[in-house]
Amino acid sequence: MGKVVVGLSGGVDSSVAAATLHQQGQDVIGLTLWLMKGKGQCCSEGMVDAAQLCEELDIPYHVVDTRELFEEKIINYVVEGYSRGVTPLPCSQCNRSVKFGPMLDYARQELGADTIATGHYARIAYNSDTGRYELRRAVDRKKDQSYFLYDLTQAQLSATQFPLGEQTKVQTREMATKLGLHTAEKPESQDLCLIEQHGSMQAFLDKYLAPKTGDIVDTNGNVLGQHTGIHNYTIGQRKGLGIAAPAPLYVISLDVARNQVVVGERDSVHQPYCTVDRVNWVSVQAPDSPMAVTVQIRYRSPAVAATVFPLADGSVKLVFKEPQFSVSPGQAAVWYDDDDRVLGGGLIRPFVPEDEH
Ligand SMILES: Nc1ncnc2c1ncn2[C@@H]1O[C@H](COP(=O)(O)OP(=O)(O)OP(=O)(O)O)[C@@H](O)[C@H]1O
Repeated sequence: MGKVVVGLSGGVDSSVAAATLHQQGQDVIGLTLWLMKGKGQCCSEGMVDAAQLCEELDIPYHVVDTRELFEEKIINYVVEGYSRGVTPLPCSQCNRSVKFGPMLDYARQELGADTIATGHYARIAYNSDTGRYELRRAVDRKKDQSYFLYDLTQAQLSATQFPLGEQTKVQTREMATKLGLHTAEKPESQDLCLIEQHGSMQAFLDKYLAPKTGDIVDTNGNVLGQHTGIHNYTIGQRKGLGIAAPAPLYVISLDVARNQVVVGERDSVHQPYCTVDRVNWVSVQAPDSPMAVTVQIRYRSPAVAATVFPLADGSVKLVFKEPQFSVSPGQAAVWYDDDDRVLGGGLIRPFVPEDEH
């Protein structure tokens, strides 16, 4: 068997992924991408845990300094997105451009390995009829991370293993305990790594964006209050607006040009459709006719019925069977068939009048 490089965050999932492949007799090398300065998962604490794991398994361990790449591809992207009034989802981009791509390059060029593995909960299968690598949800639906992986290329999928895709998180912890791995009891990371690292998204953004107060208005332009900077708000947000009104008010849109947060009642936060760009078709080729799918527009929201209409420029229009609450520009929309196979995904485009296709 050839060499496999396992991406280690220092958490229990990647520990068990490495241990499983090692037990199977694969020639495993541990590798951590050093993404951010400071303590925490994937930073100094994560590296110490990952190094200790490699000692426990008696396998080689490498650290690759990718802080500059992370800053360029993720930090700048997130900050720029929030300053434009969108709520960027950095994880899919991070997986494609910061984790899987560079890890595979390093594995091949520096370590003589052809494949990589991670502790993601998802499954990859080769379809010999279509010649494509298909991405599927994990057996453990509660832990399924396929939503964050839709942007992986065929080349990346063809060289990746997800050893945890067929098992539950409970089984992973049991395995870690049975194998005596010191990471067995490590708590679950709950949030985006940027939030975990800085305490909150606001604390992270405060480092990069100056406060720029402005008006909170209703859809008729009446001023209802003041905001602290549009980057501190997200579509569908209800709490923290500081406005007393007879009915609860939600953020409907963020108007960068006027520096206004626009609010309205819950009904006005429902969208019948959205346009999605930077589309990556995963398990199938881009179709040329509409396709019935189920789609997830946030990591934790359930998949809902929709139709994907391919557009000439490669983007798609997604028409929901029922209007959806809180469709946030910048977040990923990921569509599936039979709620299992990832067909494709992309980023929800800000709502502008030209979207009226
Ligand atoms: N800094 C990193 N360097 C290398 N691989 C990483 C890094 N961070 C995450 N990964 C890989 O990506 C997988 C998913 O990462 P995620 O941040 O979602 O962690 P997780 O699901 O909490 O897993 P874990 O328990 O391993 O931390 C990890 O299991 C690991 O294989």
